[in-house]
Amino acid sequence: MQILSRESDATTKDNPSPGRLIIFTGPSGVGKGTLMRSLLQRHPELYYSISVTTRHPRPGEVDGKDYYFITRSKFEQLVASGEFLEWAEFAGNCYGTPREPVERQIRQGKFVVLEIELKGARQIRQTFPTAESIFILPPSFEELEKRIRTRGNDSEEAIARRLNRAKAEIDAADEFDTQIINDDLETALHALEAALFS
Ligand SMILES: Nc1ncnc2c1ncn2[C@@H]1O[C@H](COP(=O)(O)OP(=O)(O)OP(=O)(O)O)[C@@H](O)[C@H]1O
Ligand SMILES: Nc1nc2c(ncn2[C@@H]2O[C@H](COP(=O)(O)O)[C@@H](O)[C@H]2O)c(=O)[nH]1
Repeated sequence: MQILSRESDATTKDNPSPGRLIIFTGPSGVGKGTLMRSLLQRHPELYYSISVTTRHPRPGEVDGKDYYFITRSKFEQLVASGEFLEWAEFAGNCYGTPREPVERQIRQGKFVVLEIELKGARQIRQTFPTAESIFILPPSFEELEKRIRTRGNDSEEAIARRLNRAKAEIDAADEFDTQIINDDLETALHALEAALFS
């Protein structure tokens, strides 16, 4: 399947502009979701892929908007039936990108964004080498820990697991086409827009 390259043959008379696939990665707590919300407000034409997870909802999270929250056994069924474009286990929970809506949006010429962790990002880059990838870095590891703690939803155990993963994820930042440091939010947002639209 070659539906993701701007140079591909996906362009047809009915679909004059082939889609783009963007992978948006970075350690937990770096501010991916915060940046993504601002980006979507400014660019409503973007299609944000809603992931499936076995994690319990945080206060304020809405099923079908933030994630599709499901049980582990249901998740395993979806894996077995090939419903995910990629999936990974992260800090004790499973996360996956539903295949069908993403492929459909790209076929329709849309600009699709996946906000996913490193293992999933690597799977997507293998499957879709033309996907564009952006890695968000924290200004420092101390600031990353502060942000995870300030968010205030995770247990000490979950925080330790996420920080532990963060080290390996930050070490992989060079694998990505673009790296952006999320220090000042507005500056990072402009850098993100420049990477995507210029
Ligand atoms: N530039 C910034 N400066 C200060 N705080 C920030 C900045 N960006 C995000 N934050 C704060 O950091 C916390 C974590 O942000 P967010 O939940 O968006 O991270 P995330 O990368 O999406 O995390 P996860 O991958 O775990 O979902 C939030 O409390 C958010 O308000
Ligand atoms: N591989 C995938 N990773 C995903 C997906 N959806 C979200 N994520 C990433 O998981 C961690 C933890 O998220 P949290 O909401 O529990 O803090 C974070 O890095 C997300 O970007 C997915 O579909 N696949």
